[in-house]
Amino acid sequence: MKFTSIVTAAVSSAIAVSGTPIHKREIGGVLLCTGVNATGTCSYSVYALETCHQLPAPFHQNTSTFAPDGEDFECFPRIGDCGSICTSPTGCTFGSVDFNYKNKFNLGAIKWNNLISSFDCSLKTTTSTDCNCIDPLQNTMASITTNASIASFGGRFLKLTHQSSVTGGPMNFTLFLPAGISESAPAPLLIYLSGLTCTPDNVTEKGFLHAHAAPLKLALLYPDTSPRGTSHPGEHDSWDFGSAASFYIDATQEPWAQNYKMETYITKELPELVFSQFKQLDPQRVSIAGHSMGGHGALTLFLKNPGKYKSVSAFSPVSNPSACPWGEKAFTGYLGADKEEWKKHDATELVKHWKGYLNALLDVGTADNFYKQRQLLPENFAEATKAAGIEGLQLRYQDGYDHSYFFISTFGEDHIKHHAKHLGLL
Ligand SMILES: N[C@@H](CCC(=O)N[C@@H](CSC=O)C(=O)NCC(=O)O)C(=O)O
Repeated sequence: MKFTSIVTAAVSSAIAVSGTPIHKREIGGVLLCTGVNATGTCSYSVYALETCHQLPAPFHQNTSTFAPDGEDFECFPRIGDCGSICTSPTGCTFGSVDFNYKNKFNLGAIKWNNLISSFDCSLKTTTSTDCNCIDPLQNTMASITTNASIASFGGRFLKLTHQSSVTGGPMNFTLFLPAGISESAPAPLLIYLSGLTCTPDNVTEKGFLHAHAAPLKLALLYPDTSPRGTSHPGEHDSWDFGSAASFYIDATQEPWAQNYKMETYITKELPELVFSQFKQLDPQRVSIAGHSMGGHGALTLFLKNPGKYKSVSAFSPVSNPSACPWGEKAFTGYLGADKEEWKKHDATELVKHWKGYLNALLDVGTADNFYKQRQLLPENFAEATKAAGIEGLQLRYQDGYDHSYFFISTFGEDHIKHHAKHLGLL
């Protein structure tokens, strides 16, 4: 683990408890006691995942009860302090302690009661069928599967899947957690919406946004581009409609209205799930960005939800979908033929009603074939912004750049810094 929190809550809330342990059943909830069977001085806290927690007195090297309080995560007690280097040939943890660990109320049975100096916890890597995560919208049970945990630029990518009650099926997303963040020093979050044909992997592997976010301690959330796992007629036949082409709206036309509810998913369900389970993220400081179709998503969700996001940015955004072939096809399919309905999901229309400063950075490559084919129309968005007398739009045309990740990775640092400024990091 790369970052540290001191278990201050444990000291301040330390209480003498004996007998039956308390059961709050929250992800990250751990009961610590100096005595066996939840006796002596005890403290129950919900700890941020993927963070090293330093044990203070009286628990430092004096913990007989170490009881994770839920089936869906596990913890690793460690001999060393947070930040120390493990030199023991046999390792510095005895392994995973979870809800079902047999010695959790008596670590003396394996002689670890006088050894634990710190610990960290993470979600288990398999789905639990009886997870205790509360679904933020339905108040029903939700589950998260950790498919991979990958170190990069000092932080960590978590590739995750959960069951969405909004889209009615499994949804993948990737979270980048920089090093050095904790519940007491939570990181702001940038949501990045990818373009047509993408999964969260394209930008993760080729965008390098996290290389610039890591030193600023900015967390990144990469959602998927559509629901998966259904087979509506024609859903997988074309690359600009159906799967990986949701356009981040709530469809009103059948069969798409059954599960293509990406606007609600991105603005409500996913962030609420993430903030409820990753306490080292700050729900008060969120911004949004995207590429191409995802640029349309970022611009429209920003404009529809004043105050929800601190800033917006986009690479080669589809800026006036009602007037381009991609948008016409998607809006006809998802929303029907009524063009008045389309205006509610079109950045060039929405910006006319914006009040205040825009905090927007857009980059478009002049060698972008989709720009040349008039799929993007950033000039229409800029014109509407200007006509409405709105300030704060920075639209840059980058000479010779195309639509690809060579372009995104070149100007990614500027976008990260744009958001970092509005999120209070710079
Ligand atoms: N040849 C591309 C065509 C589609 C494409 O360029 N997709 C872009 C997004 S376009 C607008 O939303 C993209 O990001 N593709 C993924 C990638 O890794 O380049 C293709 O089939 O990907």
